[in-house]
Amino acid sequence: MEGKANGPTGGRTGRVIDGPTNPMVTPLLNDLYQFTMAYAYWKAGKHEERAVFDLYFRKNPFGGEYTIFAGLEECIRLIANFKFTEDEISFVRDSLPGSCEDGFFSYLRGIDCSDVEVYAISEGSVVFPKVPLLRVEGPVAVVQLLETPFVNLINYASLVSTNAARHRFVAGKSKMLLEFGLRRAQGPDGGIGASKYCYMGGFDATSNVAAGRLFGIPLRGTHSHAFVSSFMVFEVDKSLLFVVVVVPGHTYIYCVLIYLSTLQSPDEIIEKSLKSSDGLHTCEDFVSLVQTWLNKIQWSSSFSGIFGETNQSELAAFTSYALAFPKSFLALVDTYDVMRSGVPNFCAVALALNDLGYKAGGIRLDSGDLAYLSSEARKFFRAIEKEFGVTGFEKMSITASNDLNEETLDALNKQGHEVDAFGIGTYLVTCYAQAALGCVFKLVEINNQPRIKLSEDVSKVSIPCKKRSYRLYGREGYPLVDIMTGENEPTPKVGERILCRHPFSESKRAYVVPQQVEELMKCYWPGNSGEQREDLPPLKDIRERCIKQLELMRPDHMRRLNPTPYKVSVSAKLYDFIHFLWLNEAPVGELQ
Ligand SMILES: Nc1ncnc2c1ncn2[C@@H]1O[C@H](COP(=O)(O)OP(=O)(O)OP(=O)(O)O)[C@@H](O)[C@H]1O
Ligand SMILES: O=P(O)(O)OC[C@H]1O[C@H](OP(=O)(O)OP(=O)(O)O)[C@H](O)[C@@H]1O
Ligand SMILES: O=C(O)c1cccnc1
Ligand SMILES: [Mg+2]
Repeated sequence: MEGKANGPTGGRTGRVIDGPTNPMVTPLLNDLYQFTMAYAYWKAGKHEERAVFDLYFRKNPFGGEYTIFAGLEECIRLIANFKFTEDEISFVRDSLPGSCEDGFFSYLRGIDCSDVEVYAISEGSVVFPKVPLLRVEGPVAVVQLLETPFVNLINYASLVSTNAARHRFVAGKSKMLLEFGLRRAQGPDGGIGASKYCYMGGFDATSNVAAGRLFGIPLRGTHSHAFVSSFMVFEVDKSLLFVVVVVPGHTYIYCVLIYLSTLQSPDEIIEKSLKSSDGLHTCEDFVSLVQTWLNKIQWSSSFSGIFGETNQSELAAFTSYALAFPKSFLALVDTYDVMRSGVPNFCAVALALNDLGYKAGGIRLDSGDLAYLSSEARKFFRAIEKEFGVTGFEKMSITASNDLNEETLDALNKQGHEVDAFGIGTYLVTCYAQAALGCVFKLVEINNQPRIKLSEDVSKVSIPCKKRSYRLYGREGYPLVDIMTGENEPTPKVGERILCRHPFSESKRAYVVPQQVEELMKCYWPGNSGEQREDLPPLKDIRERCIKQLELMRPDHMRRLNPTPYKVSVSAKLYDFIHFLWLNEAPVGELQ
C-alpha cells in the first residue's frame, strides 16, 4: 500500500515505513487518561524516566488453547510516524484543564518514537497467555501514549485472525475459505481489518475489493439473489377452465384452454451471441443452445422424476451471467428451488458453455440443508457427466454460505457433505463467539526497577521485569513450553535440562530438555539502541508463517473440545523474584 512516505527508515533494507493503513490511527486515537498521565509525568519531572511495558493477553479466545498474534505491522507503522500536528496539540490543549502549563505542549510538539524500543514476537505466530507479544521500552510519557493505540491495533487483529484459523482448522486444509463479511463487520475499519487478518489466519480470499487493493488479497465473488430475481420471464401457464352453462333442460360443460400469462421468453437477453473460448467461431444464439441442453436434461431418463419445468426467470439470469462471464460462470442456485430448478438450470448453461470450450465455475448454495443439498447437487453433476460424457463435470465446485460458523462447519463434516468452498461472513468478522481478546499493557520496569501489578485474581498478577521469552521444542518436534526469563539470564540451551515453573502455582513445574530453542521476541523498532531492525514481511509471508506454525502444534492443543492447555512458564530465578516482589508489595492483612 502506498502511504505517506515520510517515516523513519532503518532495518536491513532501510525502507521507509509508511503510516498506518487507517489514517484515523494517529496519536489522538487514544484514551484521555494517557494525556492526563503524560501531563502528570511531565509535571513531576518523571516523563523521561525509562519504562518497560509488556503487551499480552490473559486467556486464549473462543474456548481454545491458542491465539494468533496479529497487528504488529500497524503498531510499527504508527510509531515510525508518531508525531503530533499543531492541530492535534491544540485539541489536546483544549481537552485538558486550563491549568496545564504551556511547557507540556511544547514537549508534546517535540516527541516522536526515536527513543522507543519495540521487541515483539513475529506477526502471524501462534502465541499463548501471559507471554509478552510486545515489549515496549522508552520514556515513560511517550510509551504511555502508545498503550491505547497498540492495544487497539492488536486486540481485534489477533482475535479475528485466531477466529479465521479456527474456522480453517474445522474446515480442513483442502477447502477454499472465502471471507464474505464486509457488510456485517463493525464499520469500515472492522471490515478492512477482518479481510486482512482472516487472510493472515488462513482464509484464501475475500469479497472485499478495498482490502484486495490495499493488501493484495485474492478477490472472489459470486452473485446475489437480487440478480436472479431481477429477471422476469413469465412462463406460459396453460390452465383448463371448465365452464358450466345451465339452460332449462340441459347442462353444458365447456372445457376452455386459457393462457394465464404471456410468454416473454428470455427475450430480456438482447445480445445472445457468444464466441467460443478459442475465438474461432461464434454461437449466434446461446440462449437457444442453453434451452436445447435443458430439454436434453429434461428428457433424459437419468433425471426423470427429479425435476420438471424449471424456473425460466432463473434460467434467463444464469444465461445472462454466463454471457457476461463465460470463463468463470458461477450461479447462486437457491433462489427458487435448488434441485428442481437451480441445479438443472445451472447444468444447462454449463453444458452450453462446455460446447463452446468453456468450463463453468460452479454453484453457490445459500440456504437450506447444506449437507443434503451439496450431496444431491454432486449426484446430479455425476449423472450429467455420465449421461453426456462431459469429463470433469462431477467435480464442479460447490460453494456454501449462510450464517456459517465453527459449529456449522463441524456439523457439516460430521454429516458428510460435498462443499468445496465456504463463504463466511457474520460469525467470522464480528467474532460472534467472543467479543474481545482482552490484551493489556502493563508496566514491568521503570528506571531499572521491576514493577508488579497485584490482583485478588492470581491470573491478573503481572509478571515483572524486562524479560526474554523462548519456545522450547521437544523430541517430536512439537513446541513443549514457552518460558520467560529475566533479561540477563543465560539463554536455555539445546540438550540442557531447564526447570520450567508455572509463574504462580508452586507445585506446577517440569524439567525440560529442549531439542530446539527459539527466542520469541525480536527487535522491530530499535530506537537508539543500535540493534538491527527486523523487516516487516509482506502479508503473504505472515500468512505462510501462521499456517506453518499452526501445523507445528501438537494436535491436542488444537482440538475444539477440551483442548490441552499449552504450558507457559518462568525460569526458577524469575519465579523466585516474582514471589519476592509480590510479598514485598502486598500489605499484610490484619484480622480483627
Ligand atoms: N446440514 C446442516 N447441519 C447443520 N447446520 C446447517 C446445515 N445446513 C445448514 N445449516 C445451518 O443452518 C442454518 C439455517 O438457517 P435458517 O434457519 O435461517 O434457514 P435458511 O436455510 O437460511 O432458510 P431461508 O430459506 O429462510 O433462507 C444456517 O446457520 C446454516 O448455516
Ligand atoms: O451468512 P454470512 O456468514 O453472514 O455470509 C454472508 C451472507 O451475505 C450474503 O447474503 P445476505 O445475508 O446479505 O442475504 P441473505 O441472507 O438473504 O442471503 C450471502 O448470501 C451470505 O449469506
Ligand atoms: O460473492 C458472494 O457470493 C458474496 C459476497 C459477499 C457476501 N455474500 C456473498
Ligand atoms: Mg444470510
